[in-house]
Amino acid sequence: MVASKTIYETHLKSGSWKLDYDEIEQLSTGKHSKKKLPGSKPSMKSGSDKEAAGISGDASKSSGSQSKSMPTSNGQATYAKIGYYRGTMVAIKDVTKEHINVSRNVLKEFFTIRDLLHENVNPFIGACIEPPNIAIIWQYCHKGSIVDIIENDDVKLDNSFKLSMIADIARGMEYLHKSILHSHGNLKSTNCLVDNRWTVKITDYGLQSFLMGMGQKEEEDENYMFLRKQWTAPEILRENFPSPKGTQKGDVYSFAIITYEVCGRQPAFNFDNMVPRDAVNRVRNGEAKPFRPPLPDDEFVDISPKIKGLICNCWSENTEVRPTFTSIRKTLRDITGGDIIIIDMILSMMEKYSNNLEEIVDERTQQLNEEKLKTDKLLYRMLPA
Ligand SMILES: Nc1nc2c(ncn2[C@@H]2O[C@H](COP(=O)(O)OP(=O)(O)OP(=O)(O)O)[C@@H](O)[C@H]2O)c(=O)[nH]1
Repeated sequence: MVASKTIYETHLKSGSWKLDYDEIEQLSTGKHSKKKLPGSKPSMKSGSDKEAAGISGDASKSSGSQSKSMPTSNGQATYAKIGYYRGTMVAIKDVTKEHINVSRNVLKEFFTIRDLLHENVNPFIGACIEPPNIAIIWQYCHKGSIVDIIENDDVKLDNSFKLSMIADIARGMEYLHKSILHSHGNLKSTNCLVDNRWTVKITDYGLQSFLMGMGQKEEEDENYMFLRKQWTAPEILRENFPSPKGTQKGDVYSFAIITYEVCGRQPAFNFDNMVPRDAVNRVRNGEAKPFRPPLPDDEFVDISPKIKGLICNCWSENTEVRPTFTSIRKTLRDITGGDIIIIDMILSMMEKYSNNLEEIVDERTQQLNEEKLKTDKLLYRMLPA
């Protein structure tokens, strides 16, 4: 018992999470672009949305303006500063703090999240704590966040694809809820990243003590501050000093908003006719019919009426009605008839596509042979006997 406590203490103080900023080979010298949240308008940030996102097709354009966005390759979306750390591509999240007090709580946080390992949870690589380079380093996900995916018209998203993204988020969240972290506290679509294999990975979890007292980011005007609260549950909005760790029920509410964004392929709230502050206040005020994003039949029934039911339960005003992620996963499995793994789905789509191509090639070859026969016959008739 004493021995294991000593091992724990030694491990805690070993600082294996501490990274040397100079060891990170940055791929861009520019400061990362102003971020884009769903529903934010071009006027809220510099540059056009696509330019900032570095979304496919615009990659070549964006690579010319490093101060606005990261250079991209293969049309991959990037907002964060990126670099290489010991051969791993990493996303560098700058922390606007002048110095870091590495308290026991902060050490425990690093120690805990370094140990989290799950297919749908983005690995934490480490942190840089020497001023002025204070930053959190996460593994880099090449395809950006699910917002980049749903806003990119070039990406065709069928229903199974949407459901598999949602199922990935539920899997990652179930793992986090069952882990020592217990909750995420800042679940939103920009914190659901997509890797090269189209697997969704949850990021930005578990560093509340480290980030405590972080200064306001430069891009945060009032609109931005309220935009960030689109995923926050009403009961948390009502608290004067909500815990940054959030709650499990609050995470489920955030999941409902993300599911809405993915299924409807649109931001949760329409900020063309309402400012973010009003939307957030209406959710917080708890109106007789609680204010939520509209659920028109056409976008959602197409997927499954059960998804609509799931969303309604997950964002229910009554927290008791909100299911756990284990139960959400069960509902999703009932809808899809089992777990869908995106990469398997892509492989089966490719197989179908190549089978279809073979059929087309056979058909065209037959047509070509028939035409050739006709030409031969014609030539034969035209030639002198
Ligand atoms: N392509 C790509 N984008 C990333 C990655 N990590 C973060 N981002 C994006 O970078 C942007 C900035 O991320 P953060 O600085 O964590 O900010 P945020 O998640 O929007 O907000 P907070 O976490 O609340 O500060 C977000 O739009 C993320 O989606 C990554 O690994 N790859």
